[in-house]
Amino acid sequence: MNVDLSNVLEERVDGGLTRDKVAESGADEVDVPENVARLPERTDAGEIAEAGARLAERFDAFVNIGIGGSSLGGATVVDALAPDAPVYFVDNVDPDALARLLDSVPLRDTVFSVVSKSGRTAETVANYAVVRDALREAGVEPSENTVVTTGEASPLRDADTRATFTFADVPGRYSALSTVGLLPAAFAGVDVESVVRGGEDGAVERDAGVLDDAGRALGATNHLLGEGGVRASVMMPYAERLETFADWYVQIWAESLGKDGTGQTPVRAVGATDQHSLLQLLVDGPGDKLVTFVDPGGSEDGFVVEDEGYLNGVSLDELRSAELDATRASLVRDDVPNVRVELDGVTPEEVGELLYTYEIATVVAGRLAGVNPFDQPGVEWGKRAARGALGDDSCAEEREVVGSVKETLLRV
Ligand SMILES: O=P(O)(O)OC[C@H]1O[C@](O)(CO)[C@@H](O)[C@@H]1O
Repeated sequence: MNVDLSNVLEERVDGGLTRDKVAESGADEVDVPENVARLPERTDAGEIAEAGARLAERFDAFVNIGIGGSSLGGATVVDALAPDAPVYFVDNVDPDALARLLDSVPLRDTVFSVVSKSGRTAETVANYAVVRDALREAGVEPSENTVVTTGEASPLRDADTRATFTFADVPGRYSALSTVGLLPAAFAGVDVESVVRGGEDGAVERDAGVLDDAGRALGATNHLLGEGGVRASVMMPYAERLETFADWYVQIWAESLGKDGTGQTPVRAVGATDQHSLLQLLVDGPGDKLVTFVDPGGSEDGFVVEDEGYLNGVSLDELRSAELDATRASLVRDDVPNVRVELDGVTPEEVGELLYTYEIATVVAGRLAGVNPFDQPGVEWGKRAARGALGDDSCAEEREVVGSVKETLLRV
């Protein structure tokens, strides 16, 4: 994996950066806590691979029940490396969607993996309860078809399961390169040891300069451009296998950096599709965005177009590359800074390094902005308000506010 920062430089875009500014940004002094920095090293990928293989021997399908960081990392690795595997992610409260999924999987031969660091997240607890009932109705003892990954102090540790794994000691959104993100992929037969190795490849020596460390250089670049007026960060992979990575990026960027009135709005997009929706705004809108393209590199599928015109003899891969290059050029033309992350194919190592690099970039951007990239205090009130609205008197105060806002002042 390489990161091309050329199009954020002042040589390319008005208001761009200089190499010195990035190098002297202080990103090399940012202390990334060991639990995050060394997670790939500390993850026993062999053990996860075995656990996944054992489950795959017994079960025909795998359903991950978890939300946010307890889902997005796993979904990113599976969608990138085994998109056709019978692995599903229940990461919302949507009765219709859950009903359709439970109707579509062979319940008796499906393992349900409940993932929650706290063990108290309403959506996950509720979905798990519904699944337990569905298993019982199908004459299946739920504990036989359930595995749990949860924190040391979580009530889910007491759940009756066929296996309980410990949630890595990192915030959920930084847990992709641990059991949380890798068990679904291991079930799907992904080489999770290579994914973790990719993460290790992303870890550079502590005393490396900013421009020798992709994670730190990206963190510094985003922060400095933010100081220069960039208000939104668009993540636009040019491969559908990487679309879920863009969703993962939205959580880590928003939940880590959206604090104290600061933070860039992360926007997920996919190329070339969103050239036909978002691009107009990117080139002709307020000019307050940074765009990151993830170039998957060549693909094996040698589709070649037969056509009258200029497309004749062009492969789909060539068309995709030409479109990516053209879109980069059109952004430079309008002084929109953009980054290209170049993968050497969508491989386990490259996916591992991509995830790790953006974890480091997030920590560095947060520290340079003076915010804590590891907590998410802003989401707690809403959780209490929902509990209050559902009758929990310990959240009566919040319930009041919900009630006052529910009153309609203007309906059209
Ligand atoms: O793993 P848990 O504790 O169920 O939390 C799920 C998600 O909810 C959040 O706490 C936000 O509400 C995220 O940070 C986390 O990834």
